Amino acid sequence: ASRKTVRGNKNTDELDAKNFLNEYNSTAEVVWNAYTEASWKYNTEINEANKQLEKNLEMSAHTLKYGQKARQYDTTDFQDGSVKRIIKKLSDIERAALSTPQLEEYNTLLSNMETKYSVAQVCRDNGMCHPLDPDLQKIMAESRDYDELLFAWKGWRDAAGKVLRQDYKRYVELANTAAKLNGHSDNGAFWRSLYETPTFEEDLEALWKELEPLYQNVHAYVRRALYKKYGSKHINLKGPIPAHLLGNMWAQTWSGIMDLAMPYPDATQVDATPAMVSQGWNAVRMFKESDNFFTSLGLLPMPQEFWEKSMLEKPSNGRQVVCHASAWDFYNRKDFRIKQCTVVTMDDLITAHHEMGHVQYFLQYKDQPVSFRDGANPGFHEAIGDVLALSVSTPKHLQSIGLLDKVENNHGDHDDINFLMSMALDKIAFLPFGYLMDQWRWKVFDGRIPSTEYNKEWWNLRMKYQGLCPPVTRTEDDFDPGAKFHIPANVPYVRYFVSFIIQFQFHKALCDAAKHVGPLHTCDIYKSKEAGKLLGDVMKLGFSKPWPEAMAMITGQPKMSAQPLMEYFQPLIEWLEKENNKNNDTRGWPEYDWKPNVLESTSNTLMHPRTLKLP
Ligand SMILES: CC(=O)N[C@@H](CC(=O)O)C(=O)NC[C@H](CC1(C(=O)N[C@@H](Cc2ccc(O)cc2)C(=O)O)CCCC1)C(=O)O
Ligand SMILES: [Zn+2]
Repeated sequence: ASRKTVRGNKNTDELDAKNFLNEYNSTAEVVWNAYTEASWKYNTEINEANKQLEKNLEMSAHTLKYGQKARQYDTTDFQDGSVKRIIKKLSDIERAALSTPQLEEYNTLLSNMETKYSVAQVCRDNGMCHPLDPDLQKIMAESRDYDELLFAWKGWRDAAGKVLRQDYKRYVELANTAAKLNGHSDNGAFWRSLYETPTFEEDLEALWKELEPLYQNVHAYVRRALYKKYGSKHINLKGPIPAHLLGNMWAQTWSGIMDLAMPYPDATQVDATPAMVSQGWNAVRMFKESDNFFTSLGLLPMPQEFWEKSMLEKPSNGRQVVCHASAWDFYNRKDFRIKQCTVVTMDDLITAHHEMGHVQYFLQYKDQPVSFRDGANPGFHEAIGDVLALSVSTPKHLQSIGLLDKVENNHGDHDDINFLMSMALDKIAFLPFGYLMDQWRWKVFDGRIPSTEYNKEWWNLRMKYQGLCPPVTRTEDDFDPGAKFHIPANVPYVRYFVSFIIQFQFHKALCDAAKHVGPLHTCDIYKSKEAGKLLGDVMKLGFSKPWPEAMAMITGQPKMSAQPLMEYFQPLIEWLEKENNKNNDTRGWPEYDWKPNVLESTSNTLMHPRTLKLP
């Protein structure tokens, strides 16, 4: 055995550490692969007798064993930066720090919460029941009936949110216990530590303050459009918007109501869905289209195993699956899959690109040590697919693949404004939601939000950032945060806020590399090998370098910046200012205590005294 040099009681032998890391890496691949296979099996066939819990315990035992050994090293004088970085990462053993009974309870809670969410459904008086995917999502996007929307919105929160409150409360306690055992003040502090940025919260707040005026202009414009549709009984032009009218179950993206918000209805359409349906597109066709875009940039094609083992459609035999889309790395450098209950819509074509972005990252960093098979930060992993989708979404690109009619550009800037509005209804509308989700959780984890105020504080944040109000009275019998997948699924969310900022920085840099000329929002990097190389080189790094270095490799500077996003939307920013001024519309929601008038609604389900909670 090599001579052990010790300082204090720690091991400072770098060669010893390298051998230790080789052993860790090869054993980790086996254990993580086993867990991922068990998790995949559960997600694609929900049943009680799943091996997920058993394999997670084995994985945690491995993390504990090697984490404790990693903590024995003093890497101060080590020469190899990667060895130092991996030893540091291994030393945080997350849930493996819990005692076995605590760990079993924690994993059981997580599994139960995800199962309850995934099997929840809403039933009508006539006995017909609706799952979230695709039924309730379809109602929320397509129905223009105030009461039908309310049925789906309230029903989902009763079926999926309410039932999770007690599980969630106990999960918070155990998550905090594990975080504290790893030296963090609470679980939120652990989540933020993954960004390795001391000023992370200040940086996020500065980005939000810079973008808030743009959001308020979009909010005012959409409120006006909803006022036209639903009238003054349901919309107050100086108040918050009822949360069930925005075309999405969580009002996180608003492209579902593009028909109500279209600035120039007679200019170019921007939705490719009709063409996809009439041309008989299916799920595989959608993913092949995405694969084609990635390879056009010189990036890697999906391996054959991906096409054989992915689940790209909801099983038709009624088998219960977790429909929420996801991308999977099996940690054996060959097996990568996507699970998506794909429907043939433009929205799902974009989601397919998002998930393929994750798999492209998996492929690019597959030869890194397992500890580095992660995004430069979680936001990077979320941004890759969306960057390519920014090009795919352009009318020019959609026309080039036959999904939008070729119309001579006879409407001039009206086409641009229609397109930018459709992009803003997703990208700008999302920002406050992407920001508030973990603001709520960080406060729950650090105790600023006690369980007795979970729902009140949730709606305070929904009002403060999104300018929304609940369409019916909410109480602490409800648990509305639980009705959003990432909360019961224990998936952090600020990564998406970061992604929606940096994806425009990446887009601008790649468009420059592709020698794009003209406004940023018209750029399509399709077939640009230079753009592909910029992105590919950063993805190959995985988590091996701090993310500011990766940011600088793409954009030439190390910081997050809202400037490229503002540049992209500049024509719409000017148009909205004029339009909202013309309508003399209030920005913001000063009449914040206004409530939509429920008594006016004609719906039988809500009018029945048993279910109507009078304020
Ligand atoms: C094994 C595993 O879990 N893997 C991770 C990936 C990884 O970490 O490697 C994973 O697949 N996570 C699932 C999650 C799915 C989606 C999502 O949840 N999106 C957010 C926010 C959003 C909204 C609009 C948008 O355009 C982009 C994002 C939401 O819908 O609220 C659903 C639709 C899109 C992405 C994802 O892919 O991020
Ligand atoms: Zn993602």
